[in-house]
Amino acid sequence: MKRRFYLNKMDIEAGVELFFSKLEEYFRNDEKEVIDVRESSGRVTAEPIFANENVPSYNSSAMDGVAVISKHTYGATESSPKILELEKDFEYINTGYPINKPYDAVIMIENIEIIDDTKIKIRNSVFPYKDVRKVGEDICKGEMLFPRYHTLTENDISFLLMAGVFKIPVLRELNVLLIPTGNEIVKPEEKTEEFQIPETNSAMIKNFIEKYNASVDVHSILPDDLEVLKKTIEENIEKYDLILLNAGSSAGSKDFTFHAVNELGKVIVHGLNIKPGKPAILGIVKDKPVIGLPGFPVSCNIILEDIVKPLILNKTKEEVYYDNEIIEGVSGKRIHSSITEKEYLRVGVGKVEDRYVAIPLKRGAANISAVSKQDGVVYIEKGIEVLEDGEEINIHLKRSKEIVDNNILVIGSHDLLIDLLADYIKRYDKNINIVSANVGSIGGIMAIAKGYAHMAGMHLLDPESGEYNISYIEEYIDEYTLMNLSYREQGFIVQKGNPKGIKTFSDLTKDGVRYINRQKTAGTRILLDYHLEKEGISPDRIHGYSDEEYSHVNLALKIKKDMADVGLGIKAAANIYDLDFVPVAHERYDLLIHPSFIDDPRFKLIQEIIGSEEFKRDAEKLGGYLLKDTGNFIKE
Ligand SMILES: Nc1nc2c(c(=O)[nH]1)N[C@H]1C(S)=C(S)[C@@H](COP(=O)(O)OP(=O)(O)OC[C@H]3O[C@@H](n4cnc5c(N)ncnc54)[C@H](O)[C@@H]3O)O[C@H]1N2
Ligand code: MOO
Repeated sequence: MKRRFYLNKMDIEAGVELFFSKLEEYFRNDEKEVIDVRESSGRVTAEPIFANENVPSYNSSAMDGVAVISKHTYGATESSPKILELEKDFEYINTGYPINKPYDAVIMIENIEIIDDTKIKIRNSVFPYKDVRKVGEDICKGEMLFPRYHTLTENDISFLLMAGVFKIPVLRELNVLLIPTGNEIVKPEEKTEEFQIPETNSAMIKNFIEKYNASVDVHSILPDDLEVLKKTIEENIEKYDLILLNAGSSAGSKDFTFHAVNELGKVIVHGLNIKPGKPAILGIVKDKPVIGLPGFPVSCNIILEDIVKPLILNKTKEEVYYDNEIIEGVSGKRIHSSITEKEYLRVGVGKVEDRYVAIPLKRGAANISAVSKQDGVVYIEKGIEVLEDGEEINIHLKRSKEIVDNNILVIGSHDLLIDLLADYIKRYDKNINIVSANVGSIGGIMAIAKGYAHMAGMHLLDPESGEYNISYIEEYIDEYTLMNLSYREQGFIVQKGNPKGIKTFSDLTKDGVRYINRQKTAGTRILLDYHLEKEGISPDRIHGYSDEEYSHVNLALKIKKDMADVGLGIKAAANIYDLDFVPVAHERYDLLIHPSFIDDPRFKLIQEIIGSEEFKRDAEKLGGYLLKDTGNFIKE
């Protein structure tokens, strides 16, 4: 068994610098190919390109009118016009016609008076080349059109064709070989067993890389076998410019990437002080880069963005026009980070009252959903232990600012109707996205109080009054607007057929019943605690009381997977996993609206949508929703 731990872990900037310094010769070596100019959009010139033609290639009229000899017009004024004679002083021409000697200027048709078939009157003189596009005005034959390493655009193509350039030397596209490895990895369509991992990274990697001047061949999946891995690299290293291995980059007993690269060539960097992405391997075999990408998709994505992309661009010299903007904002949440690693935190972003707020998405290296949902990335530098909520940060946008400006932040207790609303909104205005985060009902109140959200969903029962939400909100906010979204049926989500026979709260204490709870700030948790107290049931008697999930859907999934027997949640979540449901109560679920959002046209749109019969019909289909007050204000 070959195990190996990381070489000295390095900061990513230092690691890239060291690796690239060993690849100087590789970067310098250009290979060219000659292609048709019409096919050259996005490609990079390999040499300076010179014009073969003058543009325009002759003196041409820029206007419809008459060609004149400028000298013959001198002296013409408003009070003493001049008469010009056809073929002696002028000729009729149109835009684009050649202007040949003795003619040297143009007068627009609007500025002449026709006297008869052969004579015109003018009241202004013109200087030489007035309204004439002179030969070579745009470009002269022999002039340099582009230097080397210019990335060509569609406009460049028409320019080149006009200048008589039809074939063009460009840098050859990079050939990349991607080798997926792992005994447990199978093609996504061929997954039959739960423990098998669908090979999804290569499709992501290929599509990522092929945005640049590179094409990717994906090798068949290799087993965890050092000799097979080495043989495959050896056979292909001459044919390709870059080999990527995925995964086997960390310290497991079957992680062979390090050994394969180091035995065939040399590993320059293994291990980076970043999170995710730590186990990346940067090596060189036969003067070509060979990179070991970490297996988890988020880690893999970071190494692609921050190492593979710059490597490709260094090699292909491509300029990337769309660079991501960096904006200033605040963190909408307190985050603990690592002091030894730079963390790449994916965030959703919205603008609340002229201030950008970044809401952290899921943080694990395997949570690809965060990459799909991200509006931007916040780098928490090494050495920073805590990012406070409200702290000023730079947000590196991954979507355009226009899109982010339109985002609606809905933070608090999540509900499936928020997802339904998100879909409805897109039908009315494709540029509006709902960015939602589940921080529980109390978290939602705090988010509105601090200006971190446009709306917050909540369902907080006040055990004393039996009322919902208001007493909690008034602890933090004096003036507020609260609108009802629905009444939801809360109950026990249980396995199909309710094998443990759960009907009441006291049933939760029965032997062999495993409960799954919600987090402390969740309204459902408060509902549970309310009933336990009312019935005099001590939480210690419930097995699993301290196991928490962060959403109704995750809670239902735990029950589906037989990791628990029962949890309190909404009927719609039980329906998703075809579980049984024992109703307990109807609870009121309201939306608290940030004051700056009330007059926003996007809020008007939301009111219109949730008030519509169509929306209510679709909501009812989810199950367990009462919509009698939907859209009504509880407090304005
Ligand atoms: N003892 C230690 N264990 C681990 C460490 C460590 O420092 N010490 N680092 C962890 C970190 S951080 C990461 S990231 C992972 C990376 O591991 P590998 O690059 O060796 O990847 P594998 O173990 O082969 O696979 C892990 C995981 O990645 C997914 N995967 C892999 N290939 C694909 C693919 N082609 N398509 C989709 N997904 C793929 C899959 O979920 C694998 O289970 O190591 C930690 N361990
Ligand atoms: O570096 Mo790993 O990519 O954090 O999970």
